[in-house]
Amino acid sequence: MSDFTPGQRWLSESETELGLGIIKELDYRLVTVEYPAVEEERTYAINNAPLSRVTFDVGDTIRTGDELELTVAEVNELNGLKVYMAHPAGETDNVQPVPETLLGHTLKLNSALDRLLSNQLASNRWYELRVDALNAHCQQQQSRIQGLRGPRIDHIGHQLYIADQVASRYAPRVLLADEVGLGKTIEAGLILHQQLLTGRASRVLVVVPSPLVHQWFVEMVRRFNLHFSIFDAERLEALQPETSIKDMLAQIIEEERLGEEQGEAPANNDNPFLSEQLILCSTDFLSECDIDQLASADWDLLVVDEAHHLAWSEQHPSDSYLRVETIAQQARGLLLLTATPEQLGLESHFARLRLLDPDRYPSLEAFREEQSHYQEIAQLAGELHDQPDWDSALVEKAKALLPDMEITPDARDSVLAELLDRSGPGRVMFRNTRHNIAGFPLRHVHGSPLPLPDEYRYDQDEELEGHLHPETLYHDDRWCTLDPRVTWLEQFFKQHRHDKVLVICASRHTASDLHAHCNYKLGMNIAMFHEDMDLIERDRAAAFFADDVDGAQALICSEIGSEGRNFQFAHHLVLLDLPLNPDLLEQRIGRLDRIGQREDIQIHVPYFEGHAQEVLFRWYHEGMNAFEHTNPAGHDIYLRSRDALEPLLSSDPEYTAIDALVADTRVIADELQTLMETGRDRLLELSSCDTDRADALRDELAQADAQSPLPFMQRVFDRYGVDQEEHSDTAVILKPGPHMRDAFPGLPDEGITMTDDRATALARDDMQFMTWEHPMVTGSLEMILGENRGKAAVSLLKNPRIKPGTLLIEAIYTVESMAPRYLQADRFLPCTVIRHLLDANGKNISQAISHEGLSQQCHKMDKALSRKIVSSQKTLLEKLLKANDVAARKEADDVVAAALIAMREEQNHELARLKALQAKNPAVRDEEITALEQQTAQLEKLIGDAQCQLNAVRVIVAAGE
Ligand SMILES: Nc1ncnc2c1ncn2[C@@H]1O[C@H](COP(=O)(O)OP(=O)(O)OP(=O)(O)O)[C@@H](O)[C@H]1O
Repeated sequence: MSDFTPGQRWLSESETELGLGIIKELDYRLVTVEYPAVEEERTYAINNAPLSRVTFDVGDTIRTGDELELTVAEVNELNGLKVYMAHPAGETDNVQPVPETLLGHTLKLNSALDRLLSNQLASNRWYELRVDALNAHCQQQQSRIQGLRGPRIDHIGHQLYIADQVASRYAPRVLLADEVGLGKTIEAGLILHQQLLTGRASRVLVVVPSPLVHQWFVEMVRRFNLHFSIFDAERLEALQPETSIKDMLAQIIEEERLGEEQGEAPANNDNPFLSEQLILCSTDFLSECDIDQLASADWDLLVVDEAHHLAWSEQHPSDSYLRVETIAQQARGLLLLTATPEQLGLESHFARLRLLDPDRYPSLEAFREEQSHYQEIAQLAGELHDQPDWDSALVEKAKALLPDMEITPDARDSVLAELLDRSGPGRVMFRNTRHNIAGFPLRHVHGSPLPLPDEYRYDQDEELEGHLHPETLYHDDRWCTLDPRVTWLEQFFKQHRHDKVLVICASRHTASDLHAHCNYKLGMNIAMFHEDMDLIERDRAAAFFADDVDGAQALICSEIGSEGRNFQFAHHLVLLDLPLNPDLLEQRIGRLDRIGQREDIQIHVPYFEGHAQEVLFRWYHEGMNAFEHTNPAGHDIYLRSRDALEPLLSSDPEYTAIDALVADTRVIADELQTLMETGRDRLLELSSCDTDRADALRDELAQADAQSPLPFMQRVFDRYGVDQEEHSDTAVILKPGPHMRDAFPGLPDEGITMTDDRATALARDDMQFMTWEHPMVTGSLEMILGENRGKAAVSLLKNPRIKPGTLLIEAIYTVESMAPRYLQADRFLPCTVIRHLLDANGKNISQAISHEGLSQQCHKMDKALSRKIVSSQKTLLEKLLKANDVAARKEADDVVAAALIAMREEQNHELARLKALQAKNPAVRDEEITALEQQTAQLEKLIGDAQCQLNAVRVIVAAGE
């Protein structure tokens, strides 16, 4: 197809919602089309652009950019562009030229009627496939659980709740802070999946620590069908255009010219980060790349995993924090993931919250102050949540904090949500703990006291590091032969020959010496994992450990192995030393204590008697019970007992002093535990999961699972020539068939095995999980709806009770708004189907006969006869359908009115929140409020202008038996 000319009007066959496009640019290979209605552009390969030329004939009605409706009287052509001579209806003298470039950008797509009246008829089956596809498409858009059904995951309540709360938000900005191993990656994946599927986001940047890049990549493909491109220095280098000196000079001259003309530098169209929509990179890459270039790549969502590394203080914000901040300020949405938000202290925690919602968190001082009131707020929120009726004292208390709200138990959910948002950690942070989620395995700790070798008796002045990890003072691996922990480990491996064992120690030297010792001196089969290994080596080591046939019995890793990785197939954990930071201890245990762990977890700690290691062991175990239970107050306990703890770590500790430390720590732990239960944690618990809502979501999803797309897809496969072969009761093998003309979405040449059963999909990674959200299914829907086939048909009705010759018309309309994607108007007005079934008098009898019931009785009609019927009834059909347009539009108006109400409610709610925050916090700028008001006005206009179009039409003629 090479007959494009700039200025011509074309329509995207697969994305008709973009409106009427205008050819903007052409080269020998590509054509760029601008869609002014939605402020978007698309570039297609010329030879297979999915575009249809839009032209009008004499007698057609056209609409100009300034909303004039004119009737075409004559069509001329000038340099490949149409010029319509047209006049207002009834004013034939008032003819004016309308070049096609001046046509309006939204197009009334009445082509179903055109196709019917011009006898471009499809078979009954194509029509039914189209209508079913349309219904499925609209049901998807209207579903409350859209985006949650497709992922290959178990339905776990707290994850679904968070995804449901966050995913439907406009440009979500949240901290996912569930305790270690409760599924933050899965929650982030669910949110991304939902945002991408609904078109709320299309450009996503994910930043994770280097060791987790591969795991994230695999998890996103396997569970969510999201294919990220991994960016590293090498890839970036390969993307840089090769520039000759001549080109560079030409570029400099051009830049100077433009700079002089416009007083500013030209836009950078060569940003390599714009080459992909979904990019995954490591934090190492982030620290060395051109951060301004990365930040300017128009991200809809930025995701940062293990965000506790982003250290910040007023005087010394870390480089990694500043780099993330640069991107986060330009990206529309932001997801920060950390299990230990306060690992680097309250200041850094505050700084991350401020990145998420600067209005809500204006200053560290205010944040500290707010924290000190959490207990009162928690008590109030608890009463509002727990008490069925609210007495006047309770209402008064709530009113004082929410003066602009009506406080009644009927509005319990919104009152609580507002309270948590404005005065608690609110909707910015979600944190679920094992405390509020059932079904986690027990954890048992086994301490093994060992004698301290004389070689490790260092003098008092040695650095703390030397006391905690005495082996690190050796420059080689000689320590392995004298350290009783090594002998202990050797015995342990022998006793647990058939178990997988994860060994964690602080230093990479300890890990690699120990690995060499076990493998080469003792002849064992052990894998190793530390930060000096490259990514591929690390992934290989993790896979070698995971392999339960020929794999390693144990994996020895340095601290880096304790972050993010999934080792829940093992249930023995050996801690060769203990970290000083309770959050790190929890991270270590979290490798095994994760969703999917089926056994009780056995934690083994060999330590030296009468040594810093014993102090730490007892402090953790007896002081705060941190091995057997997650201790959410760990960091605060550390801060409060640090002064008593640290002196004992650097000298030969007295047992009486250790006993006193343990007893004091226990008092602090109990006190903090109570405070948390009644304070912040209670608030977080209330905002992080509502079990009723979570249960309802699980039920809805279970019902959705029962509505398999397979029967529909089997008809699609038949129509498009895809071969199907039964694999088993729950799976099918699909291959391109010999008669397939074009590529089928998501079907590789070698074929694919798909199951529509969730349990099978979870157990069988080699199969694809077919749901209504799978790319093959959504691609098929797009393909069917993008085609003209099936828009108009004639069929024979076989029903003895209906008089032969009776004529019916089934008219399927859709109501949709054409709005730029960033406004996300479909949150309020999803695509909606209106079905009318007309008799020959134009009476709508759709309530009496459903589409499905009718379809069962409708049969193929011979093509020649179909054409004859249309030709002979053309006037009647046109009259009935045009008259019915009014009735359909009236129904559409009701749909639009409901959408407007929902939109106003949501936007006003957001406005009220912003204004209430502004009253407390002058950092909320007036411009933000104005921007929101403008957005509301835009939505009001675009939803109000939603179009009701005839999308498919079937003429039905009764034939008796
Ligand atoms: N809904 C689910 N269905 C199936 N597997 C799940 C589900 N949720 C979590 N998992 C599995 O549980 C493990 C922990 O999940 P995930 O990695 O998302 O946790 P996390 O909170 O990010 O952990 P960490 O704090 O260590 O980073 C992973 O192996 C994940 O695949």
